[in-house]
Amino acid sequence: MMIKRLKIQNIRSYESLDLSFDEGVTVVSGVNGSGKSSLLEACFTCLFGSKTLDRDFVLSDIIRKGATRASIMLEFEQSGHDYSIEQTFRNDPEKGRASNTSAVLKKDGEIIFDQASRTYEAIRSLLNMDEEAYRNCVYIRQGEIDVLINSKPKDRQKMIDDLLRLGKLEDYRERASSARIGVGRHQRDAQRRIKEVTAEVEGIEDSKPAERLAKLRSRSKELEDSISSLNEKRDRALSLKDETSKRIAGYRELADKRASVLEQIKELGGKKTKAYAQIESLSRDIDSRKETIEKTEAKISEMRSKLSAEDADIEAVISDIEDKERSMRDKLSGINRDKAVIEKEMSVMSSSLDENSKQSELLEKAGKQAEEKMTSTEDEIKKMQKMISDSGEKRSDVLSRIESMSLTLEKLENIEDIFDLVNDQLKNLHGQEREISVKIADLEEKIKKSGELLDKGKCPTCSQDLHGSAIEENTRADSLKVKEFTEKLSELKKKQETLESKLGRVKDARVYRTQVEDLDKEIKSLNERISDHKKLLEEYQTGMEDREKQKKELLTQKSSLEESMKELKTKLSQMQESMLTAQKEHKDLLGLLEIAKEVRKSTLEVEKSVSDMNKMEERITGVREMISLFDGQIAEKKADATELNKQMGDLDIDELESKLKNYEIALKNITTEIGKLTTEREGVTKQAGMVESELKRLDELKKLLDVLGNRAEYLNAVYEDAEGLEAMYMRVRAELRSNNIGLLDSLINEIFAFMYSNNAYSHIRLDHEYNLTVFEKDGTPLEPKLLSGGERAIFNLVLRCAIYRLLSMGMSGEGSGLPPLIMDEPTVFLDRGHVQQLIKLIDMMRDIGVGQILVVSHDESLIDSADNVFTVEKDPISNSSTIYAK
Ligand SMILES: Nc1ncnc2c1ncn2[C@@H]1O[C@H](COP(=O)(O)OP(=O)(O)OP(=O)(O)O)[C@@H](O)[C@H]1O
Ligand SMILES: [Zn+2]
Repeated sequence: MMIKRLKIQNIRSYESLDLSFDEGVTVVSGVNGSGKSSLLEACFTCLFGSKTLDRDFVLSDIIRKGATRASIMLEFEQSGHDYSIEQTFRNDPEKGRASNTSAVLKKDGEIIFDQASRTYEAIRSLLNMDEEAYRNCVYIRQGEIDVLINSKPKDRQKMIDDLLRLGKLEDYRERASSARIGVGRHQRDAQRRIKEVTAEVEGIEDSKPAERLAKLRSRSKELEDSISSLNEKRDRALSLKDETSKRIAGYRELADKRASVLEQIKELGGKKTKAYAQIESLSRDIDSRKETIEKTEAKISEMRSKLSAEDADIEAVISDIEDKERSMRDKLSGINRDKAVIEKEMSVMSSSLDENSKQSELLEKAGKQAEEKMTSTEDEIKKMQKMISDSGEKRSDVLSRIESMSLTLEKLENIEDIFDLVNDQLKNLHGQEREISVKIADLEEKIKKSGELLDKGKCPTCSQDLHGSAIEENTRADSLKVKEFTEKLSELKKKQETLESKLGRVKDARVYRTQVEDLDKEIKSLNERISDHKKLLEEYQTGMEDREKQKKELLTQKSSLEESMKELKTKLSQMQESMLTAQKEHKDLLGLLEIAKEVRKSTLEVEKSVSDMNKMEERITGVREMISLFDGQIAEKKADATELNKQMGDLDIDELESKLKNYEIALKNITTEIGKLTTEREGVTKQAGMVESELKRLDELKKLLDVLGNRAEYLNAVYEDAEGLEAMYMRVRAELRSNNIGLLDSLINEIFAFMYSNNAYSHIRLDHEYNLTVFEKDGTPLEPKLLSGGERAIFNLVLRCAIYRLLSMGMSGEGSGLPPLIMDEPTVFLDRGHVQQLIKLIDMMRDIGVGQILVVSHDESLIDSADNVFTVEKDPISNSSTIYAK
């Protein structure tokens, strides 16, 4: 197999990629996380679909984050054909749920499978391996470098067996074994059946079925004969019985007929009697009717005389009265209408009258009220006039007082100014008085002190003699001043008194003036009020006059209303009279109409009775005719009865009936006998049937025994074959396994010798139980798990390459059918020297014909020796990987 092209869309770190591959060694390099391993994983997933997912992974993990759709397409060549697989996926990034929407496999451009599990199966058989084998043999995944070494021998055996298709042989062997076991079961079944059938055959033969059958058959024949002779007897008895029955029936028929004829005669007699009774009742009816008619006719003529229409046509009379009645009714309703109009008018008038008297009353009341008001107003005017004259007197009093003060009202005009002036002068005098009093007090104090000093005669501090000094002089001057001031003071007091009495008068005058003014104001306001009241009085007066006028008008209206009312009353009573007359006339007319209608009704009744009577007479004639008909019929029936009597005369019915009874008893006995015999015969036939089926069964069982014998023989042969086959598969597998293990062991050692460059170990052994053992130089065996990390890596690479080679040897054309050898970071644990050895190993693999080797590695030396190099980069901004070819 050779990979030619990989195209991916939205897988892991790739948004889109289209990469072509060549043969030889291809190295993919790039920094951590750039997307190298993703490339190998994409190839893997494309080949095996979702089967490649590990426990911890789900489908949506391999789809680029956020993408809703993804696809991988891988083109490869296999055994001269071009193949392509395309896997497409749908993804729900929010729910993290993805699904494989299609898996299409094409061969040479034509779709051969388009359904996931079919495509998977096709790839598995095309590559001769499933995803497990792919991983164990061709695809050395990153971090899985020592899986093979660490696994248990049992698992290793299974894996290698599977790779070499030895597992199939084991399947076949198991199938052969279970076939053998199954056949064994059938063998035992067959033997058991043979034993059972043989026992049953013997049982049947012991009971001698053929003899039993012959006996039953002869008994059946005997019974047959007896039954047929009895049947003959029975037929004879039956025909006798039938004949007698017929004769009895004939007799009975005649007797019935005769009875019915007699009955009919009786019936006809009855009918005749009824007819006579009918005639009688009809005649009675006619008589009573005649009587009624006479009575009614008398009544009619009496009524007609009342109507004074003895011979006139009653319909004309009725319509004449009806006309009169109708016109009378019209007249009455006319009167009624007029009456209602007048009554209406009267009621309107009486309410007008009421209204009129109500208004008069109102006017009267208003008049009285106005009069009262007028009197009270006049009283008030008088009161106020009195008050005015009182105030006038008071005023002249005050005026005379003012005059006594020799003042006039005009002079009093500026009394306020005078008052202010006098007041100011008084205040001024007070001020001077206080000033002089203080001065006097000061001088008296000084005089007192100087007096005291002069009494002692000398100065208390310097003891100088004071007599004749300035002090004596000053004291004298001061005493003079005191005297002067005292005089001035008494003068001031006098002036003050005069001013004070003047001020008293001014105050009085001021009071008077105010009094006069107040009185003037009062008089003026009283006068105004009097004139207002007078105006009011005038108004009341005009009101009075208006009302008088209105009263007069109301009176005129009242008398005219009363006049009209009287007239209407007279009219109304006239109308009432004419109405009474009309009503009486109308009632008379109604009475006449009733009589006329009664005449009409009675006349009609008489007519009807007459026609009824005629009909009854007709019926009587009819009934008479019927009676004569009945008589004829009765005569006929009597003749029939005589004839029937004659026919019945010569038959003895008692004898016939006793014969019939005898026949019936005989018949019953014969039938019972036949029944018994028939039952016995049926029993015999049944037994014979049973014996026959026993015989048949015997026959079948014998045939079955033959068949079972053959089957047992055949099963024995098959059992032996299966045993042989099982042993053969076992042998072949053991041989193949030991051959392969031998070959694998030598391949491992060959590659190990090539790859391993240190000196510690001599060789490796893979034994028949698939145990791997490493031997040290001195022959000490070691389990692989004891080796160092790097040694384990080397060891694993050796093992893988050996397996790959072993497989490729099994394929024609040296490995062309195998997928490329794929390694993801194989140098991780290797030292420099072994990296070089790895390069050599890869070269060797290429040289021995491995067409394509894919290696992911960042190791420069590996890159150097590659045929093709790809560099992977991931753009940190878009987070998508790109690949460049070098
Ligand atoms: N489903 C996904 N969607 C988007 N990016 C993903 C998804 N799965 C993995 N990646 C990213 O893909 C990148 C490449 O991973 P990959 O394993 O291919 O790296 P690598 O080149 O093999 O690195 P190393 O040298 O470390 O093995 C990782 O950095 C990871 O973040
Ligand atoms: Zn002194």
